[in-house]
Amino acid sequence: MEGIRQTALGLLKVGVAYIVFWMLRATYRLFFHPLARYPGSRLAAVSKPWYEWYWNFHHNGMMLFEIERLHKLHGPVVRIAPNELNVNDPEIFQEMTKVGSQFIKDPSFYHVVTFPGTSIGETDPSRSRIRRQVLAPAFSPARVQELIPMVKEKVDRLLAGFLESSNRSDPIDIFMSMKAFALDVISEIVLGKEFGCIEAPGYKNQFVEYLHSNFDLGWMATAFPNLTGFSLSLPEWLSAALFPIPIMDLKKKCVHLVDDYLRERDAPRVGVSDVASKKIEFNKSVVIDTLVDPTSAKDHSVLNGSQLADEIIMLLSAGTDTTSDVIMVCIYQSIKNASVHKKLTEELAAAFPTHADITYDKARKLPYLTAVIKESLRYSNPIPSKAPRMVPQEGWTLYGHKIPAKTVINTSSYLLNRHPSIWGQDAYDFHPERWLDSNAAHLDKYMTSFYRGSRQCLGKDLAFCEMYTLLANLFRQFELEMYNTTDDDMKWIDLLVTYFVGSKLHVKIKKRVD
Ligand code: HEM
Repeated sequence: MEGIRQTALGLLKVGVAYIVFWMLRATYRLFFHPLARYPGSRLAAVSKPWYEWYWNFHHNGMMLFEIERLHKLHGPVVRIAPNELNVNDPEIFQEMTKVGSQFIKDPSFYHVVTFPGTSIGETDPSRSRIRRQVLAPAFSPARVQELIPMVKEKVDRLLAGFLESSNRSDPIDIFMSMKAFALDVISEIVLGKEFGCIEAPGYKNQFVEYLHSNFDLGWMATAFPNLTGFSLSLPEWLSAALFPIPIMDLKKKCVHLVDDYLRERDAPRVGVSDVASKKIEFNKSVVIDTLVDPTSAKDHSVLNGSQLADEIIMLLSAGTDTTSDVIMVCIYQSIKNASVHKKLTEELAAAFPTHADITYDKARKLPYLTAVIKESLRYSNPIPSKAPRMVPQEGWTLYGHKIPAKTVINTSSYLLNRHPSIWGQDAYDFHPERWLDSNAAHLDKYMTSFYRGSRQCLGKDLAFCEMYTLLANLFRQFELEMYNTTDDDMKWIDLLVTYFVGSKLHVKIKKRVD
């Protein structure tokens, strides 16, 4: 009995000590912290987990819109966590991403929402430089030129499937079909083998499910980083047993696929007849080839199976929903706006007298299609809310005030892509013509959808190749009509990526006569 009493008393003391500590820390953060001068919610100033929990769990992905409201109220700087500011100023964004900028990715964010050490997750600038150098040959403009036939072949198969649906008078699920297209492209590039989503029933297979299931966990990871840190610190088998999240199954599959790829690549080929009889399972993967080549960059060390799988999952994630969601928003907005639809189809018909004439290289030179694609990127910004960077060691000055080293500065591509100083009063409208204005040359510099600087998107050229090839062929070959889709069906919330919560876009199509 005495033992129980002592234990209860001990626990009580710990509880009281924790409450006192919490209150003292809250007082410091509210009144004495170097960021205490900045406006924002008091909850944000006191506790990052509970502020994020409140807006992203309780209010389901709404923190970005709350921050938008706070910026309207308070101006370009808002405190969104004890040690984090959100800055909404296009010129400050230029400063943070200019050549030689010493801002680095915030490890407390990237180490919990990505696999650390990968192209996206690496926060150390010199290690990131090496990884980008290793991967550059897989995503360079020259490599994308070589990938054009592969992308076109997948577009042709996707559109052949559309035609079959149209012959049956079935509507087409653009959301799922574009995901299938983007995932088949990126899986072929990174693994040398496509996942076969384009021909899967309803464009759904296990791989699409794996990637999608990951989104729901994004905010949990950032709001409660200790839990994520704990799971990552465990041996992989224990972590998988305690936290059975689907991404771990995808990781196992990727480890096997990489092994199979390397075995097939390195298998001795003795004679011509052997080569002929051997079934080739994999195409070339420049990604794996360079990652396992110790000479692919100075100071690059070859990855083990688990690290390779981590990198592959990051590339699959980075290259799927981003591209597919921009394409979906582009199709929706282009059909919804009759004059955009008309100009686009007229330009394509004039440029490509028959659909056999359509090529990526010709399509990317079309001014109106280019304006529509850029506007879709601006308007949809698939990674809308978070790109947190840390103030360098020597500190930083923001509007004349000193900001200490290691303060986190976040910028939101959704907000910057709508900033009135750059995009004007119609920033919230879909208006491709803005890219054709005589004074539009500076706009590219301010578009933040791919981020900027040394950590800008590595897959930008590939994404453009996919978008131009798909959209030019779709709008040139088919008449498109919205099917039971309104703005409500296209609503999204912010789960670190734009997460569409409605029924999404469905269309009916009819083949055009050449
Ligand atoms: C329209 C499509 C795409 C958009 C809008 C987009 C957007 C972005 C953004 C905003 C970032 C910076 C993220 C951050 O700093 O937190 C990023 C990074 C990255 N993206 Fe993309 N992306 C797209 C397509 C792709 C594709 C197709 C790939 C191919 C694998 C890809 C690979 C990457 C990689 C590897 C990074 C990390 C670069 C680094 O941190 O150094 N992305 N992307």
